[in-house]
Amino acid sequence: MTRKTHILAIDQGTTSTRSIVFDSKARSLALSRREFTQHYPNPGWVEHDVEDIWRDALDTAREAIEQSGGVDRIAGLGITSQRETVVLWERSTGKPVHRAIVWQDRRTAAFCAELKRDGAEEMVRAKTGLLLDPYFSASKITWLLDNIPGLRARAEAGELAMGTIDCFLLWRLTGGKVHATDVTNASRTALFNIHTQQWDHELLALFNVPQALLPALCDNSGELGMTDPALFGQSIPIGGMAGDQHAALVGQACFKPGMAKATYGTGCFMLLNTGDKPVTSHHRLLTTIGYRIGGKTTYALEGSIFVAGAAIKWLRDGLHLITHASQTDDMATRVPDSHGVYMVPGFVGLGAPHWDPEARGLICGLTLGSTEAHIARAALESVAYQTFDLAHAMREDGAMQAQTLRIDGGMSANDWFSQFLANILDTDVQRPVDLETTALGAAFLAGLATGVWQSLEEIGTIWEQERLFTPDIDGALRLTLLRGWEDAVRRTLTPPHETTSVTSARRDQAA
Ligand SMILES: Nc1ncnc2c1ncn2[C@@H]1O[C@H](COP(=O)(O)OP(=O)(O)O)[C@@H](O)[C@H]1O
Ligand SMILES: O=P(O)(O)OC[C@H](O)CO
Repeated sequence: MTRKTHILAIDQGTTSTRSIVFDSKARSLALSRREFTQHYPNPGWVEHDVEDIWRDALDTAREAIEQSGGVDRIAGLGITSQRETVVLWERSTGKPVHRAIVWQDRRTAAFCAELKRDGAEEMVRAKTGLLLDPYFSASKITWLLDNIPGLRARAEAGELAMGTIDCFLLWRLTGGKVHATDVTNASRTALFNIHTQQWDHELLALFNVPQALLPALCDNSGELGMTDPALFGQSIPIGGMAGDQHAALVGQACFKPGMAKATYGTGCFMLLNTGDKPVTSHHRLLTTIGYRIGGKTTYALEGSIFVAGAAIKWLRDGLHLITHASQTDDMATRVPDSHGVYMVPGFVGLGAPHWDPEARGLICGLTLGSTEAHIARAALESVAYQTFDLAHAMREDGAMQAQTLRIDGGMSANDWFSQFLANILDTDVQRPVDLETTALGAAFLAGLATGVWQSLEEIGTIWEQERLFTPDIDGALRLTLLRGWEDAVRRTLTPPHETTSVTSARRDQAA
């Protein structure tokens, strides 16, 4: 009999779906990837057709299995996905009742503001570690139940199931047998209490979400279900599941308190391992579950930036300045600086640390000397500046002592960006050999459950650095650049907001 030592990971991201097969040395044997259509039915709205997502998940998984030597070698499957995005489907048919409302969607901004005015934010923050913002799943579920005729009654009658993308994929992969989500994805819904690790009745009442909709809760690694044998020719044990950013924390082997990673995909999400205690931020960062294995929880502090690679995608698809994202590397190198141009990519509002859902993007400092290279460079720089604001907030919270940051995701392939990031953070930036860290993390979780790897310690020894970027910038220039960024952010925020990055004086002191 063929020894089963390969692990399949399905990584369902905001703009693309990938399936990768890894061997027991965590080497990628086969990768299949598809970009899918984004739907923008109204300004600030973002939707996904979940049948597109299911088709791509299945097709890419089948291709990767085929290219890696067949299903006989596959020991287990790990699922990871974009978080917060909400799907409602019929339990009897498995059919979605609406397109998924995506994490970037701002349609519930007014509802969240109303809840905030009613004084609900403190309770939400204390129980969930999150804020009252349209980013999280709960208000999106409320919107669907209140705006699509008949849905609330059907939900209350137990006819419908709710899930984030991980949960929907698990349901479909098991042929409708398992309705469950893992605790990391649950921790992003604003309905899950991160302290009791259960769905919370007070939160369900606040958002008016019927309990009958909710999935069961599970660890990130374990016996989560078996795939329907009709899908891949034989059943595969599903051994791992996690939100993509949490999977990346595992894929980057950030297993010790103080270790941090930032994943640069559509958005950028920086997670810092805080160990077995949840840390409450005083700078509007999120407290979240890092991972839970064998019932033991590791917490993380998270800074969420809504637009990172999406700004580069906009240069390509919106402005037609480039035809491929990687061109920005050369363009940024071509000019000595951004010529005073700043971009604040608030296309879908601003996330941490500002949390301003009504803010919109801005390019400032334009002169007749500004060129497309300056704009491309400003777009890359904006992602580094936003990361600085997160790292700074983590330091102010006393949580980040580490002098290195591990990076991954599509945008981290950009050498110029990675060096500028190290310069602006004044921190060493480590890039691993495999930038598909999210999928690797899901594979690690599945491999732990199926005996391919024995422990997190063993996984830690597999992580391998490809390149180290060390800071190489004049200190005074760095501070001037940061002041320019702070000024640009101030212009972007909607009135009564103030920049929540500390004042220049305090930051100069800290920097
Ligand atoms: N070389 C590059 N330089 C800058 N941005 C890049 C580069 N390659 C990819 N990107 C950006 O990274 C994003 C894709 O990363 P990926 O990790 O696949 O995202 P997601 O998981 O959110 O779909 C796109 O938004 C793209 O614009
Ligand atoms: O698709 P990504 O990689 O940008 O990640 C999306 C996040 O999970 C949203 O919270």
